[in-house]
Amino acid sequence: MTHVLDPGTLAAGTRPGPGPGTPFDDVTRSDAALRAFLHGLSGVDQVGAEQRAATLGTRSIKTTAKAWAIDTAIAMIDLTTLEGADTPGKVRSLAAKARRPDPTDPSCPAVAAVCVYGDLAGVAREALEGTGIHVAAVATAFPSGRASREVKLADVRDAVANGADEIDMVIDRGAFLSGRYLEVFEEIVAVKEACGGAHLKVILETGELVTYDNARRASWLAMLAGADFIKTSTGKISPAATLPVCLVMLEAVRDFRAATGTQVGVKPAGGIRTTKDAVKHLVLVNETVGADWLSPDWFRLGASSLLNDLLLQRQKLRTGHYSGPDHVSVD
Ligand SMILES: O=C[C@H](O)COP(=O)(O)O
Repeated sequence: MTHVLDPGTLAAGTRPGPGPGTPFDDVTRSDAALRAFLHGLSGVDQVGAEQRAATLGTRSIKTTAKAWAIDTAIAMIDLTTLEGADTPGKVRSLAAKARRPDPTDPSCPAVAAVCVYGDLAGVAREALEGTGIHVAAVATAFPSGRASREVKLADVRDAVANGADEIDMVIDRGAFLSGRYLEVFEEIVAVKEACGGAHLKVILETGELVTYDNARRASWLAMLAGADFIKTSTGKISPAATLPVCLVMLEAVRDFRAATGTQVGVKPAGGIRTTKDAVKHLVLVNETVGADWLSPDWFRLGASSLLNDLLLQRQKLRTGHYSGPDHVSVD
């Protein structure tokens, strides 16, 4: 088993949260204070962010670094299926692929997690028992987030009871865009509590937040409320994960750690399909927040079809030629 993620490091309570007595205790006491804080964050230089992301995206890396990057990217994948037509059989076969992405090569790392709807978390849990691979479940009326608080919390509890050890929740974008920040904050706090020992990823759905300033504000809001990870997108809305938005979120986790001492992970998700996309994200992480985030504990790639391209490129590096599409299983 070459899985690089130590499940122990994700145990509940191992990361201190902002909590009472921190510099940000006061800003979440009232809607007005929270609004003043979020709107007081420095604005994102849109042109600068896009240029920097584009420049980093064209960096070439050496062959040895490429081999490392491919294995690192594989180990960071949340291997995802989020279709209405998902079945226990499909989840079992995804779990088999998660455990041994390349059955011909035992040195190939396993992925970080399998990500499914909550009703299939039990199937994934059973198929992954003893592997160290996490079970992530989307919840809170994914992908729209349109349901009562009660229904959303029941969704979370159900997924955790089914065996999810990571919950990917969506924020209420309607409330956020209407400026009802405290409502969004309180919902995340309630979901975090419903998670119990499960880790919480908060999906901002940046494609619906429209501006980079909003992406920065939503990142801070989620972190203040106790997010273990902030995640770009559901994968159901375009644009999903883009390099500039990932840059903005990486800057937010960097600044949050500097201010509070708490490290939060980042998960771009949606539309990441090629090895090139994955490597660009790793370069971005390295250049923005550094090696502290270059691990599956702190950076994930949410993707349904990226793994096959990584496996094809990995095979090419090892053997000097592509093995053809039948080397990898059809998703
Ligand atoms: O969270 C992960 C996304 O739903 C996957 O999106 P994708 O199918 O574009 O890779």
